[in-house]
Amino acid sequence: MASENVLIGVIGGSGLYHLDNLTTIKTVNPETPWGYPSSPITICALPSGTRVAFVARHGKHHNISPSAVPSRANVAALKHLGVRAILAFSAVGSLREEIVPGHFALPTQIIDRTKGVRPASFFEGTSIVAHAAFGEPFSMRLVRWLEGAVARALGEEGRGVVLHRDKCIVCMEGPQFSTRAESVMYRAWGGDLINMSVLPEAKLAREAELGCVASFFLILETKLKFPRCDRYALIATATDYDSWRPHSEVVTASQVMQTLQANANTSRHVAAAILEDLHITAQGDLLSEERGSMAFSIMPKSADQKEEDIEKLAYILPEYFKPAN
Ligand SMILES: CSC[C@H]1O[C@H](OP(=O)(O)O)[C@H](O)[C@@H]1O
Ligand SMILES: Nc1ncnc2[nH]cnc12
Repeated sequence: MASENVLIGVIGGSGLYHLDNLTTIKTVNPETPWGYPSSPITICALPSGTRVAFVARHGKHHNISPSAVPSRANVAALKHLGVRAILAFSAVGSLREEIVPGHFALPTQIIDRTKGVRPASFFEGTSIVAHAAFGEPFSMRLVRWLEGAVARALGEEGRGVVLHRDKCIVCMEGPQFSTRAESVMYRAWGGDLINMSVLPEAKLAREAELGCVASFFLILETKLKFPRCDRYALIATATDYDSWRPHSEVVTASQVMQTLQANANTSRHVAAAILEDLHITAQGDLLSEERGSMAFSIMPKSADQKEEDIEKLAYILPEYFKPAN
């Protein structure tokens, strides 16, 4: 019998508001210490019975703009459900000729162009300070695993969708698109893709450290072997060429919409094709060896840390925060 544990969370972006190619088991809408998620979370079953959790980043009817997405609630709710890895989908602009709208990409780096208006840490506003490592913003072991799995799924689909690797994504504030000058500048900076969503989602996934700590020795050993410790990866689905091409029109929402539906269908196919293996992988080595990333990121316990903050953080990090009662 398939396990009822939900180990993988999927965040759907623009165009990907449901995984209706899977069987819906139930919907939950947990209130977290950071409020409610963007949409009720759908628990879906794969043909084997394996369960995954799905949340629509902008709401089921796309009512939440990128700056207002409750990313802390989304990540916290998934973590609290027992999720160990988050697979996020995003519609992105392409800053490179060879990344043609309709292509998919797995970014490995991020340039932050958000404007500080989004709550970007679970520790914000609390009496507890933590500095998570973010030099490698995605889980590299998960990304490397996905490179094979997603390429196979795209090949099986047979639409000829190309997968690009090792790309750098710029995350801008929005909701308006970039100017031509900004788009050209991002290319000069080394940006390959652009969206409005990967931050703070990736930072929060890192802070939520989807795993538990068995012993100090294990943490130490794990840190030495695998300094990159979250389990979050983004499948970027290109919809447009942004605004850098001198002789082309600038990007508009209607241009994005033209590619969105086909990309969403392919995303659903990819999800259905890889989630079973990802679930199995989440039970084993690939993800469990990355435990403990926040162990040395949180400043030592002190009398100045408020009980209410400890209680709040225990929702996502029960390994480190134990309320007094
Ligand atoms: C609809 S165009 C801009 C919008 O699309 C992307 O959303 P998501 O990342 O959730 O797929 C982009 O980040 C913007 O929010
Ligand atoms: N050109 C673009 N800029 C920012 N976010 C996007 N999402 C899709 N296309 C985009």
